[in-house]
Order: sequence, then C-alpha cells, then structure tokens
Amino acid sequence: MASRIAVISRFLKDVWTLTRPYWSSEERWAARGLLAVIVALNLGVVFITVQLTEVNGDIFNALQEKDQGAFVHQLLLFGGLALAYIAVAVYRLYLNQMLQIRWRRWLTERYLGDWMAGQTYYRLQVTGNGTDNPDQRIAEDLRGFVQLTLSLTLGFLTNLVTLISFLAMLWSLSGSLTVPLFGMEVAIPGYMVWVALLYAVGGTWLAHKIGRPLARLNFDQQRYEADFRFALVRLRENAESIALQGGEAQERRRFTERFARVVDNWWSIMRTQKGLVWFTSAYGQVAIIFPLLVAAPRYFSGAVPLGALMQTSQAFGQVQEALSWFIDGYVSLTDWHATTSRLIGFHRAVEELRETTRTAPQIARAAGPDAALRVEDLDLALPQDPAPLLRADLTVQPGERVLVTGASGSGKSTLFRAVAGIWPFGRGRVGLPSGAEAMFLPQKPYMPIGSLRAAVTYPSAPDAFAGEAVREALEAVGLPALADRLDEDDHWAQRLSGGEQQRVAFARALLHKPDWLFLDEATSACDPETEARLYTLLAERLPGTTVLSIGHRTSLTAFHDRRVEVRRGEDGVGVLRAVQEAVG
Ligand SMILES: Nc1ncnc2c1ncn2[C@@H]1O[C@H](COP(=O)(O)OP(=O)(O)OP(=O)(O)O)[C@@H](O)[C@H]1O
Repeated sequence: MASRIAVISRFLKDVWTLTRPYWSSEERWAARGLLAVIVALNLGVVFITVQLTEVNGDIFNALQEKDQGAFVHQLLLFGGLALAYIAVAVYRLYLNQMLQIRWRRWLTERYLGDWMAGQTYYRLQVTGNGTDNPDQRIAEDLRGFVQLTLSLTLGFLTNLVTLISFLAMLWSLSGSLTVPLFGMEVAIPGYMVWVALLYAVGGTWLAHKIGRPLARLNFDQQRYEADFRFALVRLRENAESIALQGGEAQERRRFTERFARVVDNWWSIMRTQKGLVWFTSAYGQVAIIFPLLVAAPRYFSGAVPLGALMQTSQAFGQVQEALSWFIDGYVSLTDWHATTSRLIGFHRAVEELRETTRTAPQIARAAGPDAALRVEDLDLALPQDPAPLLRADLTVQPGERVLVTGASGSGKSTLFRAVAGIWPFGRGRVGLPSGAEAMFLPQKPYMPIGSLRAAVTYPSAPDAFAGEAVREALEAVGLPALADRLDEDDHWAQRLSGGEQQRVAFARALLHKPDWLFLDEATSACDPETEARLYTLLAERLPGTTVLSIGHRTSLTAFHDRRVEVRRGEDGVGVLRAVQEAVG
C-alpha cells in the first residue's frame, strides 16, 4: 500500500513537472483566463441541463393537466434554454481546443528547443540512453498529454458537479419508500438515489469485468500497427539495398509475421467488444425503462404527477452517466499515465545529459593563442567506455592541407566529430581559432527534402546565394545538367547517386568559402578523375582555406602538404603520428 502511494505521488509530481511551466510562463494570464472561461462554460452546461430537466418535467405536468397556456410557456422556456445550451456547448469545445493548441504549441516549442540545443538530438542518439523515438514524444505524446490532462480534469469537475446536482434532484423527487421488513414498515428516504447508485455502480462494474481486457488489447493494437508500419517504412528507406540483395522473401516474411500479430490481436478485440456490446446495449435499453418502473408505483398511487416521473427518469440517467465516467475513467487514466511517463522519461534523459555535459570530464574546447587548429593531449573515448580509442596531438597551421589516414574503425571520423565539437567523450583539448568558419563534409552528405537549391545552399537558406552563383558552383563540380533544375522539389538523397551527392556537398563548400574545411572520405564515391578535379577546384577556388581530409586512397596524398596516420601503439590504442614522406 505504502509503495503504491509512493508510486502515485511520484506520478503526480511528474505531472506537475510537466504541467507547471506553461501555467507559470509568459502566456500564463491568457492560459489561466481561458481555463477559467472553460470551467465556467462547463459548469454552465451542467446548470442548463438541470434547468432543462426541470422544464421537461413541467411540460409533462402541463400535458397531464391539459393546461395549454402553461404548456406553451414551458415550451418557450425550453427553447430559450436549448439555445443557451447550444451556444455554451459550441464555445466550450471551441475554447477548449484553443487552449489545447496554445498549450501544445508552447510545449512543442520548448521540447524542440531542448532537443535541438547543444546537439542534444545527436548526443541522445550516440549515447543511446533510453529515449526511443523522440519524434513520437514530441509529435504524439505532447498532443496526448495536453488533450488528456484537460479532458480528465475538466471531466472530473463537470461529472462531479453533475452527479451532485442530479443526486440532489433525485433525492427531492423520490420521496421515501416504505418496505415491510420483519413485520415492520421501514421507510427508505430518497430511495431513487440508492437505486440509481446501485444500478450505475453494478452496471459499470459488470461492463468493466467484461471489457477489462480491452485496455490492454487496444494498447497492443497500437504497438502492432506501429511495428508493421515501421517495417514497411524500412523497406521504403532501404529499397535499393534490399532489391540488390534480393531480400524480398525475408522482408515479406517479416511483414507477414508483423501483420499476423495485428490480425490476431484484432480478433481478440472483436470478441471482447462483442460481449461488451451485448451487455451495454441491454443495459442502455433497460436504463430507459428501469427508473420508470421503479418510480411508477408512486405515480399510480397519485403521490407524484407525470412530470415528476419523467424528471426522475432523466435525473436517473444523468446520475448513471456521471458515475460511469468515474468508473470508466481508468482507461483514459492508463493512457494518460503512459503518455506522461514517456514524456517524463524524455525530459529526464535531456536533463541528465545536460548534467553530465556540465559535470563529467570531457574534451575541452579552447582556442589557442594563434590561428592554428590545436589538438592537445587528446584521448578520444566511446560514450559507454572511458578507455581511450585514439590518442592525438596535432597542430594544423592556417592554409595547410593535411591528410589523415588509418585503418577502418581506428577513430578517424570520431576525431573529426571531436574537432567539430559534437563528440565530448574523452579528455584533452581541441581548439579552432575563434570566429573561424568551419565546414564539415561527411561521407554521406545530408540532403534536405525540398528544392535542389535548398540542398546546394544547405545549411544556409535557399536564397542566401545568388541563383547564378549556385548554378555556377554546380557546373564547376561537374553537374551542369542539374544547374537548370534548381527549383525542382524531390527526395534528392534518393534521386542523386552517391558521387553526385558528394559533388553537391563540394558545391556547398565552394559557395560558403569556409576558413576550415574538414572532409571525411568526402570523395569516396567518386571516380579518381572526379576526385582529382574536386580537390583541384578547392585549391583554385579556396586557396586560403585550410583543408583536413580523411581518406583511404593513396592518390589523395598528391593534394595535401602532409599526412598523419593513426597507428596502433604498444598498448593497443591508436595514436595519430606524422608520416615522413614526400607528398604534394
Ligand atoms: N556511438 C557509438 N557508440 C559506440 N561505438 C561507437 C560509436 N560511434 C563509433 N563507435 C566505434 O568507434 C570506432 C571508431 O569509429 P570511427 O567511425 O571513428 O572509425 P573510422 O576510423 O572513421 O573508420 P572508417 O575508416 O571505417 O570510416 C568504431 O569501432 C566504431 O564502431
């Protein structure tokens, strides 16, 4: 019990951690004002429903009495109330949705900010610390959290007020019932209240018993559908590799397996729902007659008029509905709990990452006294393993062209990541001169989806360079045919060949004219002539740019002033050493 309380209080704390920031943000007054209006409208709906029920009773009384004047009067009253109800119901939903989107927009901005700041998105991925699918957290869970938090809290308030109002109405309508018990006459005051409570609690309990597996089954269904969809997306993303290797049979088997789970689970949902609908339909039908049946004796005895009978029946229905909300609410609560837990997991992972970034030993970034790149006493490590992967000491003077070589997996790309400042794992110092413009060209350049112009000018905006300059850069790297397609939208990563994508990246470098250019096997997909042409272009067009390349081909040495190589030291750790050879 104590541990259960601890779990609940921890969960509520988590909810508070997620909820508080918006309600105390710069938007707080607008948000609180909007919430106050929505609460008032919700209470307004309950109030008007109570009034409507009473007018409804009076209409039947007028009918019974054949009092046409009173009948018309009550009808007009009913019409006025119904109009008010419609207006309140419309704005209750409209303002609720307005608050949802404002809150969600604020939270999304904040989560996106946290995710992008300090390359958190990258570090979370390389450290792999338990936050799967951050995209789902930001796109779906934030929406779910906002929607469920509002619907649960407002639902709680509205149903509580409805329950109290209609219980009071039922109490005043039902009078007391006298039942013979052990030869005595026992009076049960407000007996309809007890009957309604029994009926609602009993019925909902039975529905809960029959439909209980549904919560789990629905949860599983979402997961199986997502797994199936993900397998299809993987095929689309890796279409070429799979087609080349003839992996269709394997993939097809995977699809069939995953889809079979979707179908199996669906059958279980169907069976459970069938049982539930048998019950709920019967329960719903009986609910129309049941209160009439129970209250009828007092009507026939003349104790209450027809209107009171009808009003009793309506109030009974409202009580039953409100109570069912409380008992059924567990499904939404489970959903809310899962969503909140996923969001809080993401929030914690980001906080922890920030904390370790602040406190854990890591590679220091410090610009040296001059304009050189300095890598000093660097011990590169992996995120999960503090043992050194590569030791490096390197100074590169401005204007130099240096080639880095070494065995596959020896840590060359990781060294570049450290120089770029996105790899903090390890010790030592790395410093690029402050204010220097650096550009990194990886082996597989990123191609944003959109126009070719946007792909060539990336990471600057598409209009950052004159159209003529962009066209000229594409022609220079040997892609004249693309120069006329700058405004064509496409999935360029799939449309262009590997070598063409690498040439687009070179065109980027020509446009941006960085002071420092880092090339990580940036010409590996090009033929030797194209590679030579690209490096010659760099020398001609960017004579002042310092170049540091990673590459395996010996032909690359001709385009560099010197070469450094990663070699395995006596202790098995890679060490970066200068290679004495005539190059250039
Ligand atoms: N996020 C990571 N978590 C664990 N290990 C990693 C991670 N990133 C890289 N590694 C490992 O670090 C080692 C060095 O990788 P790196 O990419 O720097 O090698 P490389 O010298 O550039 O290789 P190649 O020449 O094949 O490109 C590899 O063994 C790789 O598996």
